[in-house]
Formats: sequence, C-alpha cells, structure tokens
Amino acid sequence: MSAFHHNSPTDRDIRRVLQKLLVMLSLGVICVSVFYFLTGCCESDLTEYTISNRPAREFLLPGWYHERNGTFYKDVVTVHDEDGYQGAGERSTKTPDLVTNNSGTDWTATRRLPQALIIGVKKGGTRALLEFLRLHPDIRALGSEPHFFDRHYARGLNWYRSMMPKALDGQVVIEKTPRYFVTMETPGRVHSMSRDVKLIVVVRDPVTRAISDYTQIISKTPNIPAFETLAFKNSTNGEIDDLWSPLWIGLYAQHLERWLAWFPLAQIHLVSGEGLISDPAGELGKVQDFLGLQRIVTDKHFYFNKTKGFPCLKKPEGSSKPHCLGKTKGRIHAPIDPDVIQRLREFYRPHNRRFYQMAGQDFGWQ
Ligand SMILES: Nc1ncnc2c1ncn2[C@@H]1O[C@H](COP(=O)(O)OS(=O)(=O)O)[C@@H](OP(=O)(O)O)[C@H]1O
Repeated sequence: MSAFHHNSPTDRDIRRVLQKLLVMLSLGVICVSVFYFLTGCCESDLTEYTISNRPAREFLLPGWYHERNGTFYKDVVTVHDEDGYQGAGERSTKTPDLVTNNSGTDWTATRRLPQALIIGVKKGGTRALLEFLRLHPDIRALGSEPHFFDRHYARGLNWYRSMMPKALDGQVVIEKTPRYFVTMETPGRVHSMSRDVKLIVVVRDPVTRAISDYTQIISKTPNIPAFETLAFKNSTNGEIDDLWSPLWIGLYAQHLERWLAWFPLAQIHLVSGEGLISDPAGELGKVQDFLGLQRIVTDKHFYFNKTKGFPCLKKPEGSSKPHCLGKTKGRIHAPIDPDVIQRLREFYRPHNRRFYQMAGQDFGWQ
C-alpha cells in the first residue's frame, strides 16, 4: 500500500515530463518548418543552376532537373554544344543539387512563357549575353537551351512553360537558343506563342563566326576535312559553298528577312558580338533599355581578364568570386589560309551591306 502511494506520483511525473517533451518536440518541428518556409529551402528552381567558377561543362553535365507534379525528373542530357542541353523526362530519385538564382523564393512566383528570346546567332556571344543579363534582378533566365521552337515543338507550350524558371510579376523570363535564328519554321511558331515577344540577336562578323563554328566542329570531330575544302564548292574556281552550315548561318540578311515577315524591326534588338567583348556594359545597357528594365548591369560588374582575353564578371550572381566563361568560349581558332579569309570577306560584303540596310545599323565588318 505504501509502495503504491510512493510510486503513483512518480508515474504522474513521468507523464508530465513526457507531455512536456512532446510539446517541445512539436514546437521544434513547427519552428524548423517556419524557418524552411521563410528561407525558401522548400522552393528550389530546378531549371536553374548556380554560376560557379568551374567551366560550364563541369557544372552543367552532372544533372539538370525539373519538377512536374511534385516529382523530380533528371533531364536526359543531350549535348548540343558547349552549353546547350535539353530535358526529356528521365525519372530520378536523386535530390537536385542545382539551386535557384534571384527570386524564386517567393511563393507567388510562377512559371510563365518567355517574354524575351535570344534567338541567335550561334557563336555570336549568346552565352556571354545570357550570363551577363542574369545579374539583373528582374531577369529570370533558363540556363539550358530548350530548343523548343526548332526541335521540341510537338511537346507543346505546357512542356515549354514547365522548363522555364519561376518568376515574379514584373520579372522578364528569357531563354536562349541560337539555332532559332536560322530555322525556317521558328518565326511563325514564336509568333503564334506571342506576337509581343522581344527578340534579341547577337551578330558577329560572319567570317570570324564561321571560323569559330568550324573550330567548335573540329574540336568534336577532329577528322573532318579542312575548312578550305568545305568552304568551296570548287577549289579551282573559288566558288563558295554557302550551303555549308558555318557559311550559311552568316547570311544574316536572309535570316532576318524571315523574321521580319512576322515581327516588326522594333521588336528585334541586334547586339554587336564585337561590342559585347570591347564594351560589355554598353551593349548590356542597350539590351536593358530594349527589355524595359532599369540599367542595373553596368561597367562596375565587369573586369577585363588578361589571361582569358575577355571581359569576365567581378561577382557573378550566386557567387562571391570572379567568373569567366568556360574554356570553350573565347578559344583559339583553327588557323585558316589568309587568302581564303579574304575570299570570304568578298563573298559576305554584299550580304553584310544588305543586312546593315535592313537593320538600320552598320556593324563595321570588313
Ligand atoms: N566575355 C566573354 N567571354 C568569352 N567569350 C565571349 C565573351 N563575350 C563574347 N564571347 C564570344 O562568345 C563566343 C561564343 O558564342 P556563343 O556563346 O553564342 O556560342 S554558342 O553558339 O552558344 O556555342 C566566343 O567565340 P570564340 O571566341 O570563337 O570561342 C567568344 O568570342
């Protein structure tokens, strides 16, 4: 009896302690949830990546993820060029290690179709432009090249929208796929998505661009014939093979004409690829104006890296260290016979003149 009276308060004590522990545990869980919610840990933008000092190939290839209906999908990585990858829904159980850039932490952010597109040109400086634009807090840029209008159109606009980063009201969603500029069906398809979309084309001297293109091709397929062999239909009479892709892409007037059948020139902004290297802040200023954004990306964001020979970012978004583009951007070109270069300059001269007239802008190519 006395033992019973002696044990009874101890049981109550234990119950009380257990109740207190339960209350404290619940409070802990609530606090952690609130903390995660406020810091945005629950919200990661899976189509984005953090800019790092590592070359693009290293930090992009390990995995692109996107999320649909609460499931993470690892993108099937198909290398298009140094920085172009496309997603196609291979299921993954891994947690994404890629994180968002400015903004997606706000729960009001939604995925929207892009209001602006960098449509070209291949090897013009499109990656540099996109990386520089990402510094702007009102820009939400897709890191990969989705190739929606040229390769994946059958997947539909909902798929395209699902690829986009989340954006807040007032932010401009943008993607870059340089092949859009030269593919026949793209202007009409872009127009049917939106007649108001803003289009950006980075253009570069077509001769240098062709050599850059060839340098990239040969880096992947070293056994292809020499540039000089591919550039001419007939080496004895010097007739240029303008259907060879590296040369055909440089026929800017012809490609622009196709876009002008669908969009007014005022909706197309041409960026000088050379200017993007010599005066990145100047070119970025004009692009920000065109996009209706405040000029936030300015010369204080850039420095000239002598080793790289190109402008680099002092402090890229998502990192505190300076950042240059990867080694496939700004690489040493394949050596080309100077007579061939001269012949190509002559070939492009009338095409360039026509392009300047159409664009109302002289890019000063020789
Ligand atoms: N800041 C900076 N750093 C490095 N490279 C720069 C920069 N600005 C412009 N460029 C030029 O960009 C060229 C590559 O163009 P793209 O990014 O459009 O190439 S791609 O079509 O996406 O493969 C690349 O071409 P190459 O020099 O022939 O490699 C560069 O000349």
